[in-house]
Amino acid sequence: MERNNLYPIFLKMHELQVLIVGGGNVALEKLTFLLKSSPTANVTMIAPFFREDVKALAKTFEIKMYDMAYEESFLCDKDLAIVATDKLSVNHQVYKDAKRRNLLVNVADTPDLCDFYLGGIVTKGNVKIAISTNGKSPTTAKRLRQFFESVIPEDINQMVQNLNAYRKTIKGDFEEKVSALNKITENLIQK
Ligand SMILES: C[C@@]1(CC(=O)O)C2=NC(=C\c3[nH]c(c(CCC(=O)O)c3CC(=O)O)Cc3[nH]c(c(CC(=O)O)c3CCC(=O)O)/C=C3\N/C(=C\2)[C@@H](CCC(=O)O)[C@]3(C)CC(=O)O)/[C@H]1CCC(=O)O
Ligand SMILES: NC(=O)c1ccc[n+]([C@@H]2O[C@H](COP(=O)([O-])OP(=O)(O)OC[C@H]3O[C@@H](n4cnc5c(N)ncnc54)[C@H](O)[C@@H]3O)[C@@H](O)[C@H]2O)c1
Repeated sequence: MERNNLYPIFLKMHELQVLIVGGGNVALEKLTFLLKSSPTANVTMIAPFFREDVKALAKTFEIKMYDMAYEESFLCDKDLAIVATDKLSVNHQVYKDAKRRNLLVNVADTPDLCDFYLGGIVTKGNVKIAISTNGKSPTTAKRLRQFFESVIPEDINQMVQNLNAYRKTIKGDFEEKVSALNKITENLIQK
């Protein structure tokens, strides 16, 4: 059976700089999901034309916007690039420029030109689950995201906070702490 060998990492988007190239429907989808998960992300957008919905969202989240065609200099201080124009040649150019500068790049809906995929993401307080189908079925990622959003209780965060508080009260060395934390949570998993 094929398996997903991608390695998920949880990025501190407020400490990184992202460039989104394009300001249309696809850029809107990427920006929407990025901000849903990471509302304090540092995002710069560049496009000669921005759709109204993009402008509205960008204004709410204080996104920097440049009304102009892509220029390589915009990659200078960036860590990640998300590319979503309707011009294949521009998408390829940004991909090449970004790779040369060692940025991580995602060309929307183009798995061959992605160092990373944006996934389906569930957030409940401090808990976050990221879902990927290895680029094979974004629709499945979306449905799984909706499923987990509905079945994971909102108060899962209370458990995280309680365990965090309990952890601070446990005396003893590391092994004793691990053992105590495992003991009080063992009933969460049905055997
Ligand atoms: C998760 C999510 C986040 C996001 O948007 O960033 C996401 N796509 C979402 C929805 C969605 N996208 C598309 C549809 C229409 C149905 C369909 O076509 O399948 C739907 C469903 C819908 O809208 O209902 C179109 C589409 N997407 C890609 C291709 C190309 C291809 O697969 O080859 C095509 C065909 C384009 C064409 O026809 O040309 C590719 C990618 N889309 C990914 C992510 C990455 C893989 C993630 C994974 O590993 O599963 C990857 C590889 C690259 C990337 O990061 O962009 C978001 C759900 C968020 C949520 O709801 O929580
Ligand atoms: N809309 C969808 O859901 C969807 C689904 C699958 C595939 N696609 C494909 O994805 C591509 C983008 O679709 P869209 O709906 O977002 O298009 P769109 O027309 O809404 O947006 C295209 C964006 O690219 C920008 N752009 C063009 N040249 C640029 C340049 N030189 N530098 C920076 N930005 C530039 C435009 O200004 C605009 O903001 C299209 O090729 C489309 O066929 C779209």
